[in-house]
Amino acid sequence: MPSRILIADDEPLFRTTTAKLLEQAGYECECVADADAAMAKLRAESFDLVLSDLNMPGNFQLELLRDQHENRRGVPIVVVTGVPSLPTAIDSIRLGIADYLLKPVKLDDLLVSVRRALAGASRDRTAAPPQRDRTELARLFPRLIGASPPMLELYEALDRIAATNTNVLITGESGTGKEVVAEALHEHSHRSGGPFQIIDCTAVPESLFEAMLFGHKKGAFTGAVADSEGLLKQCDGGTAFFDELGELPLPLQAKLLRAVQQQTFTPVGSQKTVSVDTRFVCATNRDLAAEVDAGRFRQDLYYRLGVIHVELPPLRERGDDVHLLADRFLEELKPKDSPVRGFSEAAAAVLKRYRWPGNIRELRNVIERSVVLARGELIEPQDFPEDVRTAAATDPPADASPRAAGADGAVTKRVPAPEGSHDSDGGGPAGVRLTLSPDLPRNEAMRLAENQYLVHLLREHGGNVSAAAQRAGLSRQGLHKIIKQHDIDVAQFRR
Ligand SMILES: Nc1ncnc2c1ncn2[C@@H]1O[C@H](COP(=O)(O)OP(=O)(O)OP(=O)(O)O)[C@@H](O)[C@H]1O
Repeated sequence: MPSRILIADDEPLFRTTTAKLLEQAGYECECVADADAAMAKLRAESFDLVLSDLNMPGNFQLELLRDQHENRRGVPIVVVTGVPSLPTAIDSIRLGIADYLLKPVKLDDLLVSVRRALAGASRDRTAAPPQRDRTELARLFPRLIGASPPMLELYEALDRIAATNTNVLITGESGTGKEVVAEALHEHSHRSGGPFQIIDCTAVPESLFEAMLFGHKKGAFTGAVADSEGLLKQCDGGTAFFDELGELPLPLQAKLLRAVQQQTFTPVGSQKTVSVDTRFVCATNRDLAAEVDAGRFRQDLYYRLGVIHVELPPLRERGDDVHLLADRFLEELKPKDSPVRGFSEAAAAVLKRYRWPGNIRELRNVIERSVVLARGELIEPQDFPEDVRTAAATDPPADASPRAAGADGAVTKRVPAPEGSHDSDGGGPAGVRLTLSPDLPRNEAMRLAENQYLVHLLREHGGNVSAAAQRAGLSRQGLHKIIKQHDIDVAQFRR
């Protein structure tokens, strides 16, 4: 029996040509033009796979994907989109998306993706593997330390992404481990036998970037004394990791776009096109969506490189991971003859309480220094830098962070505006004033305060999340996450 594929897309030409190609490959296809028709078909008939557009009538809030996830587990969805407004990798796992493809889709890519999704689904049906436990998940990525809920979700996402060829954008605050995660992804993928090439977009002067990336012919410019194949060719069969992608100047973005789209490029001074087979993994601390809005980053390149978006959690949202990491760094950094064997209880409490603005890199530096200063077998608080001790004593504890409340994916309910709260100046976020009863549990009071803050922030910016995020000093994705935790409907603030 041929596998049955439901194609849901509002572009008639895409529907007919894709159905024809898949039928030639031996599949049976049905086509519909919107999400409602797709849901009706899925209720009435049986399908093995759904190939779905993202932006089509009835699916602007991913309704088809949510319905599919809630009611018909087991039928994989491959998303094909021309204008991505993609969920993050972790959201997509929650929604059961097997793969993303960007239009125009190459036939080979489509067939590989469809076959893989069908094979994965039939494996799931026949073997019904038990849910992986924490240890099993953590064991998949031995170089990544962490067992907190956001990290376990990350491992699960990386495991699935590694099986695809899709480009990946990794974001997160400085020092959260973007480079380490990119390398772990490479090592876990079928490309692990090939090279992992780091290309730091800030390290190469603009004038040399093209030649460094694409190579050059001898004599192409002053100083080109021999042919060079360039960094991209050196990633053939492997992964190209572009670090600090947000810093890449616009003219270079245009050149990179062609290489990403076509996997071909022309070395400087050459007439010949060179092909390369590489996966592009990029990292940035910047909010690239906001950079696109500001005209500093090309939208087409953003879509191509950010097909899957992985956002790394800051250390302060990773619970006890701080202790796992501290123990590992201590082992790694202490001299062989050092008597130090651990942290005192007071020191462990400081590590947990401090909010780590520089994330894992800062933690590593602090441990490195404290090993040198420690006088006994245990590291004590006085071995930490003074600013760490002071901040840990005065900041709210990291675990009470409002952002941490939903970090394990727990569903949070809408928090109503607190009774008796008032906003005396009626102004923006800076003027939010609340009266919260001290009878409230502290966590609840903090959530209510945050809820009010978000309402004022979004009202002031007319529901524009990018502008609101900028004002709040957060990334757009970060603010979206918090808004989602509070179940706030942004549309109500749009003017
Ligand atoms: N999960 C992890 N397990 C162990 N070590 C980690 C982990 N994540 C990060 N590190 C360590 O933390 C430091 C910072 O990591 P990395 O350079 O990957 O961060 P980054 O997010 O790329 O930083 P930046 O944005 O500044 O480039 C490195 O020393 C790295 O080895």
